[in-house]
Amino acid sequence: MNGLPPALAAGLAMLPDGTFAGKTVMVTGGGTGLGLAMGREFARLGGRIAIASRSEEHRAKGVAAIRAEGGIAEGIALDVRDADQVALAFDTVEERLGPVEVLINNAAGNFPVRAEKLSPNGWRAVVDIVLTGTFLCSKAFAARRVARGESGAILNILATYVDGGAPGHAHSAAAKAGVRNLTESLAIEWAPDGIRVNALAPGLFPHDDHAPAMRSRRPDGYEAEKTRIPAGRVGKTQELGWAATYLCSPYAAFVTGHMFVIDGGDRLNRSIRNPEFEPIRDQLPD
Ligand SMILES: CCCCCCC/C=C/C(=O)SCCNC(=O)CCNC(=O)[C@H](O)C(C)(C)COP(=O)(O)OP(=O)(O)OC[C@H]1O[C@@H](n2cnc3c(N)ncnc32)[C@H](O)[C@@H]1OP(=O)(O)O
Ligand SMILES: NC(=O)C1=CN([C@@H]2O[C@H](COP(=O)(O)OP(=O)(O)OC[C@H]3O[C@@H](n4cnc5c(N)ncnc54)[C@H](OP(=O)(O)O)[C@@H]3O)[C@@H](O)[C@H]2O)C=CC1
Repeated sequence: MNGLPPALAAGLAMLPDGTFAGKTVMVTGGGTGLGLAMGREFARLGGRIAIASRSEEHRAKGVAAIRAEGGIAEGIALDVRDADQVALAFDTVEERLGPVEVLINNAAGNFPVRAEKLSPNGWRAVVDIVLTGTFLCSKAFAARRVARGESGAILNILATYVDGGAPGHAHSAAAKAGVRNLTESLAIEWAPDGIRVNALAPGLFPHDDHAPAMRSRRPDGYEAEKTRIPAGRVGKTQELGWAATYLCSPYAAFVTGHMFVIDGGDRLNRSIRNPEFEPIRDQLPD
């Protein structure tokens, strides 16, 4: 598992070409990092990608990356915390690319902070982006799919710390755990409408777009992770694209309410063999 199989490393598709041909896929926060990696894979399989986020710069970067690979992409201004903006974004995507058939709730906010120092507004910012934003986008999506009498797929991007928590990231962990639960409620509620709702929980996937606050504080970057993670490495962003496209494809037609973990076995490595406990106050600056 230290390297990719040669066929995959060469860029060969897991799903048949054209799996998403004619389908519109909205990726919130799709201009950077993991959202962009997923959008690129959907585009490679024929999907029309709507990159919905706040920053014009991020959207333009993502659209350019997908178009450079021959894909179809449009940037749509959106703050997922605002229900009016969400409604407008879905209408605009529909005008430009057609009705959204796949929704990837990927947008997130996070920063490391000791919980006793986290301001109410800092808590609200993260919980509103992650939990409320996911709900608002999912609701707008499902209302439109149900009104059309058509099926669809939602994929919520979590983090493996939905189980066990995350010291220094209490806001994000609580919000992501809420999204996991929401995934299950909505999966049951919308299954009769043909709308599948699944979740993808990544482990550690470093990338160049990460905000400085989210980067490793260790001088050797992610080198130490290679011995901590059972698979001996961190994730490659393309791997999330493969998982996301499968979960939203017709090949997963009977899969709903599921959390798919992609972490090289990291979450299973919590045992009496763990390193000595180090309080978060000793890991983060004052
Ligand atoms: C290699 C991987 C590393 C490990 C990964 C672990 C799993 C990763 C999970 C992720 O979610 S990664 C995604 C991270 N990406 C982002 O966070 C991008 C988007 N983030 C933002 O836009 C901001 O960071 C934001 C704060 C979340 C939201 O921005 P907004 O403009 O709405 O809010 P602000 O007005 O700037 O701030 C609101 C509030 O929050 C306080 N705050 C902001 N940053 C910090 C900080 N670093 N430390 C403490 N507090 C912070 C800010 O001061 C405001 O509070 P008040 O001052 O008004 O009380
Ligand atoms: N990288 C990793 O190791 C891990 C990541 N994850 C999850 O993966 C997903 C992607 O993270 P990653 O790519 O690493 O981080 P990034 O910071 O690169 O991506 C976050 C994206 O969210 C968008 N965003 C933030 N706030 C809003 C908002 N209010 N409305 C609309 N868009 C918003 C940002 O765009 P803009 O600024 O343009 O609004 C940005 O493109 C997140 O859900 C994250 O929690 C989970 C576990 C590990």
